[in-house]
Amino acid sequence: EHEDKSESLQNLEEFHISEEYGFVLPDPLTELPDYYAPWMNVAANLPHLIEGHQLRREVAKMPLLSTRYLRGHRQLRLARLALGFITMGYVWQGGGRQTVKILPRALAVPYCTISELLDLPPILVYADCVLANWKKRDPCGPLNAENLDILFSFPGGDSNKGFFLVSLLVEAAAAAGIKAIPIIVNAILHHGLCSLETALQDVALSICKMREAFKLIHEGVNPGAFFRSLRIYLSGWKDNFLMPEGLVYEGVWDSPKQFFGGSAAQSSTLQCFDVLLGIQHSAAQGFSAEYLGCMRDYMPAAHRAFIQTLASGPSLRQFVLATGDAGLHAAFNKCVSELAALRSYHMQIATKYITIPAGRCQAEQQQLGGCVHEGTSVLSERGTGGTGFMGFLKAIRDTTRKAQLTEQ
Ligand code: HEM
Ligand SMILES: N#Cc1ccc(NC(=O)NCc2cnc3scc(C#CC4CC4)n23)cc1
Repeated sequence: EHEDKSESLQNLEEFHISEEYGFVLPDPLTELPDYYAPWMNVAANLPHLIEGHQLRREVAKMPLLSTRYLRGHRQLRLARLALGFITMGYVWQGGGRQTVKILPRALAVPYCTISELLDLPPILVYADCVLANWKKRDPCGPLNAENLDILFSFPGGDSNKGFFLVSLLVEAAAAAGIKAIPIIVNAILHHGLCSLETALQDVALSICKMREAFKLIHEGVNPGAFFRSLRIYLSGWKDNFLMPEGLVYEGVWDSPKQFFGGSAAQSSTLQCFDVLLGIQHSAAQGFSAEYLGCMRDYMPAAHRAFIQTLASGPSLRQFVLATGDAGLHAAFNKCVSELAALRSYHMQIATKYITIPAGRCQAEQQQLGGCVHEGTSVLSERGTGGTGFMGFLKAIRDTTRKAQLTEQ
């Protein structure tokens, strides 16, 4: 059954994966039919409405629109993106102090209808605000920082653009590595050792380029803006003491529902490379292992399917070991070490953008009585089973390192 399963990997298009953009949604729509102007106007104006304490009033005025005039995948993705930003803004506009318990029906009903159609949870996910939240200034221009802009923002100024666009550029750099995966699977099935080694070198190079793109974060994102503002709006309502029951989706379900906050564990790219290289993150490191698994339910269905198909195929790791080929051995280990290096770099970023600002916040708490947003600990605990995000990131990085093939 490996044969037909892995054969099906040959056509990336059917998994909504693009040769050029990888898991990124190519050329997202930026406009919906005028009928949906109430959604688009509020979403486009979110920072201003939140800072002016007008968002709740604006949402209360919103008509309950029908989703029947949405046509095609890209209109559904754009509608979900707009409603997702409004929902997070609506819930967190008080910075977690006065949380709401009810999402009004004018938001909840269409948001849940569209989410059902896209098989995604009714909360903002990575596939919304990173993969579908972008446009080229010059449509014929390159995919680079100068020629890109985001569609929607939270409060936190240009750091929103920096955070979401750098993530997008890292995802785009991964495309060359993702493109090599069907070649790798084919080479294993047909014992093409030469093409396998070349494809593995392409994966290693792609991960190296992801780390290059990552460096743009320093000029694109301000630590204070990220920690005090943007981060709050990505939070969810599952295992969050600020919203112990979760959120009532008015007009959809009569009891409150809980959903995880946005996480990059929802990125298909790194989960894909982990599966390709046989890197399995387990509960052993103290964070909730099922968290990474759960996050697959927060990915587009086609991307989830790709990862599952890859996971059910032949093991690259076992194949390389079985050949005893030194060149393959080295090429495999280069992929692993590049992935570990990316995760180490990422930990440095998390230290600069979370640990350090959080420390300052604690210090302020002593002097000035109260950081801008309470509940930092819960937000930093998100999805990590209590070990905190740094423990989570370190565990993932260490497991990656251990995946090196040891000398025969
Ligand atoms: C200011 C910049 C960043 C900060 C503070 C940051 C912080 C974090 C934190 C706290 C986590 C733990 C899980 C979660 O809460 O989502 C995480 C996970 C993750 N982040 Fe970031 N991150 C940043 C930028 C990026 C960028 C640019 C990428 C590129 C795609 C990225 C990719 C990931 C991935 C893939 C994970 C899942 C864990 C893994 O597979 O290693 N992060 N990040
Ligand atoms: N204190 C604290 C504390 C602060 C932040 C976090 N986590 C966090 O921001 N996760 C998101 C994330 C991590 N890396 C990347 S790249 C692109 C995204 C994104 C996104 C949208 C939400 C889907 N992300 C945890 C704790």
